[in-house]
Amino acid sequence: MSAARSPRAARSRDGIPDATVARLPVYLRALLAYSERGTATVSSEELAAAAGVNSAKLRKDLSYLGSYGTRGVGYDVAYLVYQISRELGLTQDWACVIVGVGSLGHALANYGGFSSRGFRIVALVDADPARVGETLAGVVINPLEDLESIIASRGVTIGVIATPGSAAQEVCDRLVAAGVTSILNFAPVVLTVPDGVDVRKVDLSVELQILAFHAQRKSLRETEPRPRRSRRVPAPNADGSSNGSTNGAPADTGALTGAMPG
Ligand SMILES: NC(=O)c1ccc[n+]([C@@H]2O[C@H](COP(=O)([O-])OP(=O)(O)OC[C@H]3O[C@@H](n4cnc5c(N)ncnc54)[C@H](O)[C@@H]3O)[C@@H](O)[C@H]2O)c1
Repeated sequence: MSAARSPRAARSRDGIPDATVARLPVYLRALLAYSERGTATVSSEELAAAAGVNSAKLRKDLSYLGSYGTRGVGYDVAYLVYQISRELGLTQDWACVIVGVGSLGHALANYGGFSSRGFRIVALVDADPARVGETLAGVVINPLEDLESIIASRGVTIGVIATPGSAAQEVCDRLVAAGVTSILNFAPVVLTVPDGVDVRKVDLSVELQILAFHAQRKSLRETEPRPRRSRRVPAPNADGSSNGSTNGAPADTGALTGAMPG
């Protein structure tokens, strides 16, 4: 791997920075759109624009996969799809269980887009006897007591938690004890897991709050008075004297333009 990488950047287990790993699915989605349109090659600038990053970052990210494109031609779309899919582990099938099949669990179970990306919902589990036996997208909801045997018999590798927050840690502990080492958590709690278990948390309300922050900033920017040219030193009058005016604009209008959150 490249020696030029920052030692402080968080790394995945195979040495690719986590930030790069997080962008790979975005590149993949853009590439699949090119592929569907029948585009055979794409330049780094085009792909970067489609993915919403700058092209230098894209080239750097793809260099971690050993993909450098061809000068003057760009990247081979099909091959890059394969490379990214392989890096993300999408060239194999991942068996997933959804625990908690209420409103959210139903939506996830009925969503057809996971299987085309290599994620097969092989089991659904719920604690409510009234839900047990219902079939969603060809998969029957099983009782919670069957969780461990289902994980073993169906080769489950990813657990999706869509229970209320109060039940999530206990469900997580059972998933981990049964051998699941990758967990996607929708419940609004922070889960405690042993080393070697990966947890990704999805929280739409956090995303909405970030949008609210930016929306508020935009509206404040629109309503605040336009900054006047405060920093320009007034030209001296013809007689060499100064008129002393700086238009009275504040020197620093940065109070509302500080750094964005991570
Ligand atoms: N992350 C997000 O963006 C997001 C969005 C919506 C909801 N949520 C969260 O997802 C979770 C589910 O939301 P919902 O609207 O589907 O709730 P819901 O009440 O409709 O469904 C919860 C389901 O979990 C089952 N359940 C309860 N305890 C269980 C246990 N110990 N084991 C197995 N199943 C159990 C219930 O029987 C029910 O079917 C909640 O924690 C909610 O806060 C997260």
